Amino acid sequence: METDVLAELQIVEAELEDVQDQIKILLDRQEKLYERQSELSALLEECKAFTDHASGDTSAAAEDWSGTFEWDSRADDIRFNVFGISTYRANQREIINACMSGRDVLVIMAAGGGKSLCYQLPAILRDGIALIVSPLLSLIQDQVMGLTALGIPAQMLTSSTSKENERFVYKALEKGEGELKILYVTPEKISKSKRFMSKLEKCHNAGRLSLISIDEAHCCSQWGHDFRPDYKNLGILKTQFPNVPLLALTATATHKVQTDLMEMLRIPRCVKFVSTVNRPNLFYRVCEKSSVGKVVIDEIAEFIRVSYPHNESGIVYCFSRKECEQVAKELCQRGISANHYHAEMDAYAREKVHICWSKNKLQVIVGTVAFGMGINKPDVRFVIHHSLSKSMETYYQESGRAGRDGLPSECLLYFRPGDVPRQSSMVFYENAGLQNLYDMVRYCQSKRICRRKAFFQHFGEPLQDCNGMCDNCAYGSEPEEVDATYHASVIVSLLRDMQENDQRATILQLVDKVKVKAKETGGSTSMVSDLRKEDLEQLIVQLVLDRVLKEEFQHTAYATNAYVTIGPLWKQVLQGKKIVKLTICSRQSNNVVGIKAAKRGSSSGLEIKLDELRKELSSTQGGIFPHAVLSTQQINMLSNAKPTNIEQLEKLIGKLKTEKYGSRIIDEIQQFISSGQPERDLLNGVEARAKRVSKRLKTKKDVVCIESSGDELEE
Ligand SMILES: Nc1ncnc2c1ncn2[C@@H]1O[C@H](COP(=O)(O)OP(=O)(O)OP(=O)(O)O)[C@@H](O)[C@H]1O
Ligand SMILES: [Mg+2]
Repeated sequence: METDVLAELQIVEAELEDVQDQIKILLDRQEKLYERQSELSALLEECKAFTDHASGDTSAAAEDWSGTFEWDSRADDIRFNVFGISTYRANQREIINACMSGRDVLVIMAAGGGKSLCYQLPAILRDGIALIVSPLLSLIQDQVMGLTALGIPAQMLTSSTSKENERFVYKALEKGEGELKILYVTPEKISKSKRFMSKLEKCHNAGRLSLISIDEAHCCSQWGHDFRPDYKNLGILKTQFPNVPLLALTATATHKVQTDLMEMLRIPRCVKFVSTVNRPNLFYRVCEKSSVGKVVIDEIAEFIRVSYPHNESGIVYCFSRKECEQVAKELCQRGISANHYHAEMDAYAREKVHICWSKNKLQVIVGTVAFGMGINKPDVRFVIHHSLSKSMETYYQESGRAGRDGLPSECLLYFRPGDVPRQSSMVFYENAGLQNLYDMVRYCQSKRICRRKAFFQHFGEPLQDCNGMCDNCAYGSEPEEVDATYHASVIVSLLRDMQENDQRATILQLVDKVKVKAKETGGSTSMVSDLRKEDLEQLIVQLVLDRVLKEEFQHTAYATNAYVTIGPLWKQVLQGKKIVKLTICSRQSNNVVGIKAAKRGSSSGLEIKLDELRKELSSTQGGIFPHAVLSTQQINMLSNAKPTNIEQLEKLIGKLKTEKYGSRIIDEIQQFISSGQPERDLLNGVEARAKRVSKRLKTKKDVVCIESSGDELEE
């Protein structure tokens, strides 16, 4: 009798334990579903806001900002003859019109979309002085230098401003003396300098404050990715100067950040212009990062050498200061002109590297996240991530520094699952840090889903066509999928045993243990040895994303270590309730040049000549950057049109640049034509491209290159 009772009790207890486990799994699932529910609701709201805007429901479209305005012809004249810009980009004209009409405006426009023109042009058109708040000294210096080169009276008030210039600015503000149209300041000036604010008030009282612009406005919001405390106080500007139009501009702002900005800057009735986050000219690619020695450096060096042989600018982002120095050194040893940039260098050394790169005297900057917001170089052709970023937002920002001039550019990310714990041990204490990182990891691990789709989903925007501008859309081959359920169960049992013995393992240690177990148990577990080390790493990370495993962190005096342990869904794997599939891709695809980017082909002889000319002219024009003399787009245009007289040239690049550099440009083009190079150039171009393509087709049989070969030969 007693034994029967005992037996039943054991059964009941076992069943109860099972029920408890199931409840735990269900509660955990419920929590995740609640989280996802609120995420999706927020996303839906953002999508609605976006669609409303696109269908003309917001104030921006309800009032027609694209109609005709009295300043149209003056605006067109300045746009073309001063800025050398032949047509407006999306929303620019409308934003300018709203601002000229005296309205407050919120502008969300992708990096490189052309936000500066939206406040610089009205600043010139309106009477008086425009105040521009910008967060970084380097950004301000860059802009003032560029405007001065265009003959626009611009000044700045920062810690580096000389006493003489400061006096000039104060006189201009207070008494309207001297010529000043655009004044740049850092936010500290507004929050800390009473003297400045009182002069600004005098300027306003005399009716000379034409507009206020807050650039990089996301810095106002704690929800943005780069909050700056001094931006918090900028609300005072609208309070003090309620009738002066205020523009707030940023490249990225979720719905939450937008609402926050409108509140903080006190512009509740502003006209809002939200442009797409899509950067159609960027080709996104994730490359498998080898764990072997310096293979990744060899690959990066080879990529730069083959794809960008004419010193085209690029950035390589690294995880740490040490890695950044190491990678720069290794690239130099492989013949690439590169230098490092990180926060621990002194300001002078950093500026020197930045300027050298901006003047095209250095091809590649190898930087940490510290190489950030101040980058204004329009012709960055590639951004390579040596390891993954901590979130999708950070990656969008960093990769977005490529192709600001709108020309095809490439964004490569070298991903190795073994890099995940380096990031997770840094971000786990941040609000939603791990969740953001895991979204980034999902992006990296995905071998099927369009890379752009991930950005649209993240920023709550309706999907748009990728046009084959990411690896997953372009190469389109079905990646191999293997059933890794057995491997997953080996990993889970290993970890459970370790947990019972109070042991821990990092991802890399766990991979080794799985391999050892495979050897020890010989035939019965031989299946675990059929996955490469990299595949096992990938599997472990995938199990973390699927919550079969989880990361745990332990602090030491020097670092925080990340370990993997069993997660809420571990039993499902052991009980055979979860099928684990692993997508495997071959490392060979790493060397493929982005299809559309390859279409760009190499620079023509005339382009190279004009590039040299802009470098020479920039060095004799008070140190402005080459792209301020002629943009890469203008060089392409000139090389196609080959104008041979000043009138033709003026129609292409406007009055101001023609007056300044016209005769030298025409000389260069005429010399080029009379040297008989154009024909040679054409032949060489076609031949070289044909060779490149056939070489690629020969070496990479597994890669679809049909589209690129045809198009390249046609060019
Ligand atoms: N309508 C246009 N046509 C051609 N080029 C343009 C046009 N508008 C701006 N540009 C050029 O695009 C580049 C990027 O412009 P800008 O610096 O204003 O970008 P941004 O939107 O402020 O980007 P970021 O968020 O990175 O600061 C500049 O080289 C600028 O001259
Ligand atoms: Mg900008």
